[in-house]
Amino acid sequence: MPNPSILILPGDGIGPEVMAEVRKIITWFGDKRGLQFDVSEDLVGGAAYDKHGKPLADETMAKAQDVDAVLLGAVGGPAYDNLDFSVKPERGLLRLRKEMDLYSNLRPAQCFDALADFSSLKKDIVAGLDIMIVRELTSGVYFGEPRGIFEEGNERVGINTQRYTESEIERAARSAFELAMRRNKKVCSMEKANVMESGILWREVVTRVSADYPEVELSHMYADNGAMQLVRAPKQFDVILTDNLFGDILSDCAAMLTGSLGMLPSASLGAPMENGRPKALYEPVHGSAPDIAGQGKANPIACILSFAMALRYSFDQGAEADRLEAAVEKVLADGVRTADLLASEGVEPVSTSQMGDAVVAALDASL
Ligand SMILES: NC(=O)c1ccc[n+]([C@@H]2O[C@H](COP(=O)([O-])OP(=O)(O)OC[C@H]3O[C@@H](n4cnc5c(N)ncnc54)[C@H](O)[C@@H]3O)[C@@H](O)[C@H]2O)c1
Ligand SMILES: CC(C)[C@H](C(=O)O)[C@@H](O)C(=O)O
Ligand SMILES: [Mg+2]
Repeated sequence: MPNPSILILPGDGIGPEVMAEVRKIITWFGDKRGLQFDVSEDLVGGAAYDKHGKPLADETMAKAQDVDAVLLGAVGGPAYDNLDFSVKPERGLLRLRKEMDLYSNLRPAQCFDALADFSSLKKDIVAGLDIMIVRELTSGVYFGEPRGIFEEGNERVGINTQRYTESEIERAARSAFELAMRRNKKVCSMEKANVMESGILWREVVTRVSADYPEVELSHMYADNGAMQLVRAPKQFDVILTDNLFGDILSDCAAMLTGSLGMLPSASLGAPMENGRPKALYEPVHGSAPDIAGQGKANPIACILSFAMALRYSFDQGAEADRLEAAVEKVLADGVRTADLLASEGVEPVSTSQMGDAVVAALDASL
């Protein structure tokens, strides 16, 4: 059997910085746990634009289709903000998601005990928090047609279209219900059925799918109320199922419940490949963080925990994923903090690379 293959796309800004720490973790699992991966690396986003004039070369797209898992850092940055929309770094990432058909984006928000004091919310509201946002990732207003900026009379009009087919809603919903069956058996579906036809259809289809999961308690919420409830009482939720745009916003919101955007991992999953593994891309929820890029300040934990998700969902290594998550938990419990996790002045933060080293040391201690 060949080793499982991983394509690493570090991207821009802090992407390469946090990915360097994941490389250490991959090496550790090879050396100490005998988990060997065939790892290759390529360009995405602004880095790809600089070399190829587009944010994702066709050869890179083909490689991504061919590997067992893609690990991505982050894309984008001010140097690329004024580029034509068709070649913006973010389009490279959207192309990967669309062409790999990664319709189910899992964004878990877990509050580690050591950070419960640090969350933007009171400790009792977030302590023990463990929710899973399932964001539909290949459709909705991100991809609907028509889209563009057009002339209309004597002015221009910018158009994006929210569009969902029943089958697109159904497959995202099934993935949320399947996850809920392995968790606390609750799904809350969020849309705006009060003002959008796509929301009405969303609610209908999710309700229909729920009949196949009688053990799972389904509730519906308007997404604006959902945002409020997420901040008011997040522990009422187990799995939140939502569309592409609402999921983008709600997951950044959930990040702050856990302490920092630098903590939130994600897995984007598609249909099973011939070898039974799902098409998969793993990436932190955060972006390229231009304000701290190049300074060794970025928190690599979101990217490291994304690799833990890869161990669990792509490589069938649930126990090793648990080991990695426990190592992160230990490091935080020991008080190791990157700058984004520091509540008080006068405490010295560790660098990105020191945080990665601390996780490797905790992995060593787990043996
Ligand atoms: N998946 C992705 O690649 C992705 C996601 C979001 C944004 N972006 C892109 O990134 C660029 C910057 O966007 P933005 O500033 O709105 O969002 P961002 O997520 O890059 O940063 C928002 C804030 O969070 C902080 N932050 C983010 N990640 C951190 C980490 N790991 N450690 C410590 N602090 C962290 C940043 O310093 C910044 O203050 C844009 O071009 C945007 O399109 C890319
Ligand atoms: C960079 C951008 C395309 C992306 C999105 O909007 O989906 C990001 O914000 C995310 O959360 O992954
Ligand atoms: Mg986002």
